[in-house]
Amino acid sequence: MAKKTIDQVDVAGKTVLMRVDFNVPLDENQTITDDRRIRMALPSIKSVIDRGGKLILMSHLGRPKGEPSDVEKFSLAPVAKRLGELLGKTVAFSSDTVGADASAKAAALTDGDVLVLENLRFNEGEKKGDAEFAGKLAAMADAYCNDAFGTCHRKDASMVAVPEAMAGKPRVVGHLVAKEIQYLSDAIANPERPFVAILGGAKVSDKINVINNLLGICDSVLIGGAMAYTFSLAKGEAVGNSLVEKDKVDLAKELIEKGGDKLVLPVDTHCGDDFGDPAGCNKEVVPAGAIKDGFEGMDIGPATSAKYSEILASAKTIVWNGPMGVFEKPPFDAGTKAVAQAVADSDSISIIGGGDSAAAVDQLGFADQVSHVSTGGGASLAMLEGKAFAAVDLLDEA
Ligand SMILES: Nc1ncnc2c1ncn2[C@@H]1O[C@H](COP(=O)(O)OP(=O)(O)OP(=O)(O)O)[C@@H](O)[C@H]1O
Ligand SMILES: O=C(O)[C@H](O)COP(=O)(O)O
Ligand SMILES: [Mg+2]
Repeated sequence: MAKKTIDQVDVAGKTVLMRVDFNVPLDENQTITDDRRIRMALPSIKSVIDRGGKLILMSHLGRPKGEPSDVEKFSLAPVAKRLGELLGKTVAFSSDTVGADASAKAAALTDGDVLVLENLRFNEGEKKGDAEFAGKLAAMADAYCNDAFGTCHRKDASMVAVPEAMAGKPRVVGHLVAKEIQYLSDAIANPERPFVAILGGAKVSDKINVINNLLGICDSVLIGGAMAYTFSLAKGEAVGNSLVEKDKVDLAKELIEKGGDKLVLPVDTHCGDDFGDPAGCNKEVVPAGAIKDGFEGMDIGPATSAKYSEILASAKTIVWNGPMGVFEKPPFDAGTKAVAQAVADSDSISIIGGGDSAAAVDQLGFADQVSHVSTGGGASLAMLEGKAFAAVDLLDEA
């Protein structure tokens, strides 16, 4: 990739519209539990403001459903506040994205100022890639920068339609996008083998589709997190109240058949009977596929941790996306911790990607013991599959 970067744009006195991925993990009180995605965008942000540019930042956060409680749950206001603390300066925040507040605050920017727009996904046009919505964003600035590596596999309006609408103006990548693409493409171009992928987390319907390609690329694909229960269901086993994607059961059956020994599923499950009270609820470890009614799977069990650790001990390349369990709620962090330990102990190139996965390795203290912590989960998987990023391809060449 030889894309033009933000450092190559003359930004003094100009307004730059920068797409970042500030989709950070939040707890129940909307407190940011891991600010890595904000910190990793700082080099591009500073590149603009230190050279006298006016900066408008836009991002999504979570997956709002168009409900009245969205603003409470998915506002970017806490992120703008955190960014201000990291930069040591006032960061303006607009309560809308393309409305009156955004226009007024954008017009008030002076050289070196920063404005964060409210969550892009509060507008239906964002996920739809709507041209009218994109046109309003595009009209706010003189240049466009994509530094949202974690979102590069999406074709949302801010990723594709906005830079399309800004044809003729500078449209460039930021430091994080350039760095992540470079690192990941080098690491996975000729991976040393055995090459093991670990897939967990909660975005089952998104990521189960990736497994088919991973089976063609990797030597083993280890499954954890909520992903495991759709496979149990495909085998006709008991999953209790666990998170499952019923419309992916046929695909799971095909993957089990195609994967053979390469597709490695949990052998036991740590479950609980109250997701809302993990510490106080009844808990038990059962063989995989024997989850009782009233219980739900919240982590891989100890036998699975031991099995996965053994496979990882001889791996030479590891790509991991998605925690093995609900790591935010001890004791259901045990599986993620055991797998993180095995990754750290292995003599391999290890890449851990994803908003929550990065938070997990940070919180569990393993971030320094892996080769690369990527800000992208779905995005790093898409790179591993060899998928092109439309959101990057259309940007200016260097
Ligand atoms: N068994 C389970 N049941 C329900 N949720 C689970 C289970 N195991 C893991 N999770 C949840 O999965 C979430 C993380 O999944 P996710 O797919 O978003 O990973 P990620 O690393 O953030 O990747 P991305 O960047 O693509 O979002 C965590 O919040 C965790 O609690
Ligand atoms: O966390 C991520 O993987 C990115 O921010 C993209 O979010 P999405 O999966 O909701 O599009
Ligand atoms: Mg996530």
